[in-house]
Amino acid sequence: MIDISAIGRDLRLIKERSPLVHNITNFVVMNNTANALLAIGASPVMAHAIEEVEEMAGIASSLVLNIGTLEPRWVDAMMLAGKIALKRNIPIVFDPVGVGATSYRSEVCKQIISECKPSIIRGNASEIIALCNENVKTKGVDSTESSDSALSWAMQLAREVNAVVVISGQTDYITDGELVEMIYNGSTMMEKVTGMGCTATAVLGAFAAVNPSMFDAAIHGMAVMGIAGEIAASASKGNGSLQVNFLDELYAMDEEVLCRTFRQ
Ligand SMILES: Nc1ncnc2c1ncn2[C@@H]1O[C@H](COP(=O)(O)OP(=O)(O)O)[C@@H](O)[C@H]1O
Ligand SMILES: Cc1ncsc1CCOP(=O)(O)O
Ligand SMILES: [Mg+2]
Repeated sequence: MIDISAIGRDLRLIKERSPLVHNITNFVVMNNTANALLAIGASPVMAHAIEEVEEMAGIASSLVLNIGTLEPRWVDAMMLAGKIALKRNIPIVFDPVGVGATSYRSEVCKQIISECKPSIIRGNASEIIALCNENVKTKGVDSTESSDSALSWAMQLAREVNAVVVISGQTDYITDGELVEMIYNGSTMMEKVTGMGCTATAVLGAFAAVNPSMFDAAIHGMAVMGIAGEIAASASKGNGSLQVNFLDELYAMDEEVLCRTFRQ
């Protein structure tokens, strides 16, 4: 049973503390994810230069690593930032965008997971399955599988790498390898806005910065994503307005909205 008041408490903590979330993320989503973090009260910074990532990770409250538009210097920067985050014991949230589409993505994911030891890994079903199966090829950044079909892989991955694993999709699954929680809120229209998954990963960065339980942080972040997306979609004609309405719903999110909309 998910505790709505605990989600509300995390939201209040994010607003009170405004944690600095250091993102090394892709060109496609930088603006969306920074705005989503601002909307819930966190303080985003996008910084990927090798020359500054260690210093930035040294003052951040959490680190988000996203390989969406990866290239070697960025990967080096992720490794440097990741090592500082590990040393400081701040959470690392990892988004394996498009893993399985190319061997380069798959190799980099292996390296990030083994050396940076992310606390939370969030991907769509195809990405989570590809992380567990080197021979599985994915189409690109969009999932071709249902989130249900990835659950057993996610549980295995969570146990193997000692991380909370989140599969997003029609139902979101959050697992630490033993426990599983589901979020049913959301809208199919969310699939049509690029960067919604990356936004979920960034939002998890904010929740992980204020909640010491990575499992609870991941549940709370995905609940807020689903609820904001569901309300926004009901007032949107298509993906253009959804993108804007979604930010407004994140901004307006509080315990009263959560109670009214959350589906157990
Ligand atoms: N069919 C769907 N129904 C409801 N919510 C969805 C659906 N597909 C995606 N979402 C929501 O959209 C967000 C992004 O998930 P997803 O599309 O799986 O990520 P990605 O963009 O990485 O493929 C998540 O919050 C997820 O819950
Ligand atoms: C389209 C695209 N290409 C490289 S990264 C990216 C954004 C993917 O974002 P998301 O997985 O959140 O839809
Ligand atoms: Mg994605």
